[in-house]
Amino acid sequence: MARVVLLRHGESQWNLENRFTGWVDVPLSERGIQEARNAGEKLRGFTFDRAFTSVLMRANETLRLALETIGQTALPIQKDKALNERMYGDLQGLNKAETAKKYGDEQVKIWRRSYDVRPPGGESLKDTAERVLPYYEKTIKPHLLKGETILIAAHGNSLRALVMELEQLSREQVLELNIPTGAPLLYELDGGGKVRSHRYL
Ligand SMILES: O=C(O)[C@@H](CO)OP(=O)(O)O
Repeated sequence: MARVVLLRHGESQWNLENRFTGWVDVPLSERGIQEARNAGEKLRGFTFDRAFTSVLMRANETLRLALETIGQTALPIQKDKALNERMYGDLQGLNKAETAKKYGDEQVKIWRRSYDVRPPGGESLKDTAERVLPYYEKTIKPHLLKGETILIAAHGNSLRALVMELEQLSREQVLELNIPTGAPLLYELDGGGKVRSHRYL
């Protein structure tokens, strides 16, 4: 049975500061480094065939620290911007609480969690899915169809796009979907790549 583990990066410096991050390449916070190591502890017992990550350092470092924790540093790793966080446009760098005060909680929730509303100058979840899902289908899934065990270290919204597809969630369900930092999420797939079960490790 194929297995794929989705791992959102540990807390970044801008998660800590509560700022919209998107494509800005910020490092992990001290706590984020620890979360990445703890994620590694939860991956003990898995032997990964390969890993995929974005081109942003918070995901790359999380992957490196988790793999280092389980002594699996020699496996093939592919980095691709297709797995990057949703581009947050004009919101990048702004404080989330201040933005909510200015535009209202409801508007900010729509920008952050809706399926197809774009934040100003940025990508909607749908736009993000339009690059994440073809990458998953073409580059990642063929390995799963061979029964491999794969680790994907990416971001809150690039992973929401993938989870929406894997779990066949509706637009309404995805509005309430939040993926925590540093919490490995395991999917077990059948021979055709369909999800049979999933759980946080
Ligand atoms: O700022 C971001 O890039 C993301 C992830 O931290 O935030 P949000 O929770 O609003 O999707």
